[in-house]
Amino acid sequence: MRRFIASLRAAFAGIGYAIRTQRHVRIHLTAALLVSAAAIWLELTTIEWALLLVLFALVIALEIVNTAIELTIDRIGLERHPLAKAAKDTAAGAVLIAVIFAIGVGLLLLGPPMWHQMFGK
Ligand SMILES: Nc1ncnc2c1ncn2[C@@H]1O[C@H](COP(=O)(O)OP(=O)(O)OP(=O)(O)O)[C@@H](O)[C@H]1O
Repeated sequence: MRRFIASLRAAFAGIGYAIRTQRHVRIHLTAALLVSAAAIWLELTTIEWALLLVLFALVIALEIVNTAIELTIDRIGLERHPLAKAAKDTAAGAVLIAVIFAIGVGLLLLGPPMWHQMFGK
């Protein structure tokens, strides 16, 4: 049990580190809060909320893994290397894919009810 609590504390420390040091993590968190406010306003269904929550988790978790990869590369060495570049770029690409699909799903879920609220059609 003590080991579990220590692991949990370390994981929360990692989340805190990523939030403090990574602007992109803070941007994703802000976006998740804004989308949640819109979802409350538009009275999304339980299943729609579940989809949004899965996408918030996916994007933020991937951004934190991207941070871990950047830190690992920099720990190995700060000199320029094509493999270091490829590792950082592919990790960033993974985040980008999640963000693009999250925006797509967000538009599908929030777009029609927002249109209805604003234009009544
Ligand atoms: N050691 C390196 N060798 C070669 N290219 C690198 C190296 N480190 C970074 N790069 C290139 O510079 C880009 C920026 O790297 P950096 O470590 O600053 O991350 P970042 O894109 O600023 O990430 P974030 O803004 O999320 O912190 C990388 O995507 C990569 O293309």
